[in-house]
Amino acid sequence: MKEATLIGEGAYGEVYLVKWRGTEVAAKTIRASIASNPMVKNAFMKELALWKKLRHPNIVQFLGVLKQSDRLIFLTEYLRNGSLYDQLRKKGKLDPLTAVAYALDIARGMNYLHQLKPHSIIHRDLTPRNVLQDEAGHLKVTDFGLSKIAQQKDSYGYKMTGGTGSYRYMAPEVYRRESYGKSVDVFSFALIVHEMFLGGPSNREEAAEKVADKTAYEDYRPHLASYIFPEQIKTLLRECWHKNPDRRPSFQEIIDRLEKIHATLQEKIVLGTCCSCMIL
Ligand SMILES: Nc1ncnc2c1ncn2[C@@H]1O[C@H](COP(=O)(O)OP(=O)(O)OP(=O)(O)O)[C@@H](O)[C@H]1O
Repeated sequence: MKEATLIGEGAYGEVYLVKWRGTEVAAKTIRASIASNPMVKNAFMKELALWKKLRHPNIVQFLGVLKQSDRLIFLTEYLRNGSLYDQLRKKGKLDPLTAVAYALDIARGMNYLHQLKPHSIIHRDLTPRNVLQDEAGHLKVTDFGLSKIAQQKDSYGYKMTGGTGSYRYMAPEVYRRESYGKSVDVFSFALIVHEMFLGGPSNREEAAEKVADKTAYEDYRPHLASYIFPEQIKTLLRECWHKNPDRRPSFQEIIDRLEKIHATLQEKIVLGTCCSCMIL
């Protein structure tokens, strides 16, 4: 840890780039104020034990825990290109083909989490900051600190315990503190895809909590301009952020539909007819 370079800071602590056994890895530190609470530390350790078992090309690889007196530090693979949040801030909106390819990466990672046996994992905090990019350009989902094992018998048998997640991406049922299931991640996913086509949140001037309030109580959703969003993407996003969680598609269904959209887009590019996203 001597040669640690600070690369970011989140709600739980700082993130450093370090060399571990000769390899560059990310070291996530959990603040002493959090890690010194035995109950919280225990909860973290349980989450990390869960993460340790996960292996998927679109999930950030967990590498291990370093225990140091009052601190809790864990290592994950290092993703040089940073987060989707950073990328959208730097580059602005993505072209439709890239946005759909990125959406597929996220959906595949999330589908893996949702289909895990014997218990699926609900991310609960899926945001552009928790999606990182590797050197090959693929996206990977990270940060399972807030995840819990879903009680699978009843997908709505899970009561939220606090204000988890980032407000802007929060499903209405989470904000209203109702029982919720896996489809809260599908809701967050739709807002991330919307941002990829737009280059950022449509309502960035408004406080995130206000947006969540309007979403939960006034059925507010971002505008889907036809000159930006292909028709099939508009339909998909409307289903994914549907107010009724039962009407939201699963990530498996999302993948199937995105693959078709991706193939159509590629075809149009080869034929030279892809001058705007209206072609779909
Ligand atoms: N494995 C990693 N490789 C490269 N950069 C990383 C890695 N993990 C995190 N980062 C960088 O560090 C920043 C902080 O990460 P962290 O997960 O602690 O917080 P966050 O996701 O931004 O916010 P929050 O804690 O509220 O979820 C990220 O935004 C990202 O830029």
